[in-house]
Amino acid sequence: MRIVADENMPLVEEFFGEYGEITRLSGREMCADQLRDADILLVRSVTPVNAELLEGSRVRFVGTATIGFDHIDRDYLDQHGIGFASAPGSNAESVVDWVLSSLLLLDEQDGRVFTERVVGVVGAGNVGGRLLSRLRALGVTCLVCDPPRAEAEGEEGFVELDELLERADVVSLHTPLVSEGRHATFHLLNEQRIEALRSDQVLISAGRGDCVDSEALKARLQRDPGLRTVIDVWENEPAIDEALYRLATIATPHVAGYSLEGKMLGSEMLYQAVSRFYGLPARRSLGQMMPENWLKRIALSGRAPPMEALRLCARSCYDVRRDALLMERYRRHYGMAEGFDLMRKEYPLRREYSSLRVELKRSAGAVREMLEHAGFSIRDKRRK
Ligand SMILES: NC(=O)c1ccc[n+]([C@@H]2O[C@H](COP(=O)([O-])OP(=O)(O)OC[C@H]3O[C@@H](n4cnc5c(N)ncnc54)[C@H](O)[C@@H]3O)[C@@H](O)[C@H]2O)c1
Ligand SMILES: O=C(O)[C@H](O)[C@H](O)COP(=O)(O)O
Repeated sequence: MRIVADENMPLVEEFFGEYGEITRLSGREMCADQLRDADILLVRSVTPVNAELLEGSRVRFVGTATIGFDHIDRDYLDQHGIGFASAPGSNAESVVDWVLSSLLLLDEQDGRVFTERVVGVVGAGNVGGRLLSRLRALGVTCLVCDPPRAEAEGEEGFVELDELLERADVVSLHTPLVSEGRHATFHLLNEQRIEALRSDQVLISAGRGDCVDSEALKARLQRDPGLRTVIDVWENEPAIDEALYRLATIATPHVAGYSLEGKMLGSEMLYQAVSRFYGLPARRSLGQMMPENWLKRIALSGRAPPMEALRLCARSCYDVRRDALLMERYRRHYGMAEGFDLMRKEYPLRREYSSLRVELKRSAGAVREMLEHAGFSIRDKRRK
């Protein structure tokens, strides 16, 4: 079999090597001519997979190693009997780490503690749901807006979007991009909703760029820089609006989900899907390939103040500041569009909170609880 895969997907050779011959291509530049004799196509979010790309090819299976699949024309695949898989949940924990790191950075900027803010989560699926679990375990008051879930599960525990936007101190967007239908999310945050936000609120955007009307957001921030924004996903990536980029409080180039764990798991999920589709054995597993975090452990005394300990562990493992500073460096050297993509291609190693072992005595009640709830792996401190 001939397998064509995005050059930015890890472990393709390790997983798929025994299934066939692998060709690596730039995801943004992939075109129909390069797919003529391909059987399997493995992409990430930057490749629109549609009639234009697939017409005339013999591709029988398409996989995207991402959670979002708004770049895939599912109807076309169904109509042509082409198998499909995405990687649901693969990098969800990574996005949650990114949100927590952003909240901790905002705390530093304004001398508050995020656990005292009301956080509104819009879209409570794999990402939003895990964010809610960690925040609630940390004692944060949360509001949830997810109309499809509210319809299926009953209204209790859910609020309307406009109520959430009014009551939350922090609004965190985690919806998929859906262009049509009753629950469409294209410009879910439209001009009217953006105008209605209070200057003391924080808007976090980590779903898809098109869920927010960026022209309206830019106009609002130009008029009122008080409103703070944490933006990972943008309209028109990679050629994003530089003025909006400059107005954002924290800006990263669509890397919230870029932990090593998240990217590798995406590849493994596609490997398993291909194995099921073709009835081939899946002999490899991620466990064999996932390296240990080079920061093996942090040992803390039970006297560590819980919030200080959380800041220390979070910064040691992943600090969103690194990515915001790096993005600015890439922009200055290469310009926005090229810098945006190059940083994603060369993205430095990042591990999830769960990969960091924190050693604490069993009796270290409050600090132990806080770190565990934030997502770190807690181990009992050994006696000397
Ligand atoms: N920034 C990143 O790096 C990154 C990483 C992973 C995923 N994402 C994006 O985040 C999206 C969500 O990921 P997920 O894993 O939670 O997906 P998911 O499918 O598990 O959950 C999405 C949730 O959004 C809800 N939803 C749908 N329409 C809605 C609406 N109009 N209003 C409110 N809620 C609505 C759904 O009911 C569902 O519960 C993905 O589709 C992807 O586009 C971004
Ligand atoms: O949907 C997803 O999983 C994320 O947005 C993912 O991190 C996108 O990464 P990309 O495919 O653009 O490399």
